[in-house]
Parts: sequence; structure tokens; C-alpha cells
Amino acid sequence: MRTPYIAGNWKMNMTPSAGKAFAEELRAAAEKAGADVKMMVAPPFVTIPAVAEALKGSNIIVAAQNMADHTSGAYTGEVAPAMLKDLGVNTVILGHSERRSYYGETDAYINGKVLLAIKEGMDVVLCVGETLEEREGGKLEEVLSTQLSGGLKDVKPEEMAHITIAYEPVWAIGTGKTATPEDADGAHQFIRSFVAKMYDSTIAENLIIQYGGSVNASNVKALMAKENIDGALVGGASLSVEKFLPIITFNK
Ligand SMILES: O=C(CO)COP(=O)(O)O
Repeated sequence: MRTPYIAGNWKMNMTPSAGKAFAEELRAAAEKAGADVKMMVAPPFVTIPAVAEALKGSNIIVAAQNMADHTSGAYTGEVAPAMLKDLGVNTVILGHSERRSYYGETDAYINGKVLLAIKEGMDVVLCVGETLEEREGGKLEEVLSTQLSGGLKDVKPEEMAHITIAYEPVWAIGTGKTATPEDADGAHQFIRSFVAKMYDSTIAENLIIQYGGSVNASNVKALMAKENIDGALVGGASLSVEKFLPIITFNK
């Protein structure tokens, strides 16, 4: 049985003060509604302390959107795992398509961060997904295979419990275009079977695979009803309590 895992990736939104106010409102709303899913929010680095404070003792996980590939030293502008852990952050999103496309992150570079996060005892949400061109060119499975085998290289079977995969088709991110539940489920099924080949069927069965790309209150139920969709990584709709609450209570 896979517990639904709903996450909000705030991207480059929310100042520390706005994030604190939002987190307090979200916490109260989620508690009142009796939200019964695994919940996570990923604020920008500088907003993390205020949000972590506001969510202390709640069941909403605070994650980072990225992390350095080194533990400390002369890496201007980077944030080390120990700095996150010091704030109580034990989860990190890695390999988001915006990091891949705007900042040139490669599978090998992302893999270095995945291995470091695991070494540091952290949980990882590893993002994978194809562009429209790749999908239309019949390359969906090739792209997912490359990103999974590259991103998970040298991750040991016993470490896979710390990995969540987020399938985010690039063409569905922030565009209002959602993959149909059938298309998304097909991609998730492929990811699960690929992980079964890389590891084994038990690891694949237990793997949480989130869908991301224009998830909202109207489409979340149909997506989550699919066999292989275990959660959502929500961008735009995670920035307002009014929009995010129906998503974290989709099963109520
Ligand atoms: O990229 C996403 C989450 O990481 C999805 O963003 P949107 O929900 O805004 O499409």
C-alpha cells in the first residue's frame, strides 16, 4: 500500500514573511480538514527557516528545491546538505526540469547530488520527464530510461526507500496542459517497470511516483485514481491555500 504523497514546489515564489503567513494558514486549514496524505512544501532556501518554524510539530514536511553537490567549501552561491539538515530539512527535490533546462543540470550532475543526499541521510524527490518534442518524436521511454538510470546510478537497493520519483512532462508544467490520467499512468507504469528491472519488483511496487504538471483541484482526483499515480508535485496551485487544500484533501 503506497501512501499518497502530495507536495508543493513553490519555485521562486514567497518571501520569508509571505511564506510564514502562508504556512500558518495552510497548517490550520490542513488540520481543520483532517488532511490524510503525506504532505510536503518546498520553499526557496531563504524562506525555509520561517516556514520550518511555522510548521514545527505539524505533519507537513519542509523540503528544499535543490542542493549542492558538495558538503562544504568554496562553492559560491550553493547550499550544503548540513545547512538544510540544521534547519530540520531532510528532503530535497533534485533534477527538476527547470534546473535541467535553465541551469544545464545533467543526469551525471544530478546523480552526484542524489548520492550525496542519501549519504547525508536525506530523502530525495527525483524529477524526470520529457519535452513535447521528445514525446512527439516517440522518445518518451528512451528519455525516462536515460534519466532514471543516470539519476539513480549507484543508488543501492536498500537506499531506494529514500527515493520518490516525480514524473513531470515538461510540456505540462505551468502551461495549464495536463497529461491525461491515462498518459500519465502509462508513463508511471513504464517508470515502475524500469525500476523493477534496475532493482526488483518489491522496490518497484513500493516506489512512490508523483505526477507533476498543472495539477489542480479539478484534475487531481482523476489522476490519483490511476493505479500507478501515487501523489502529485504541484507548482502554481500550491501557492494558494484555497487551491492547494482541495488537492491535499482529494481523498476526503
Ligand atoms: O513543475 C511543477 C512542480 O514541480 C509543476 O508546476 P505546475 O503545477 O505549475 O504546472
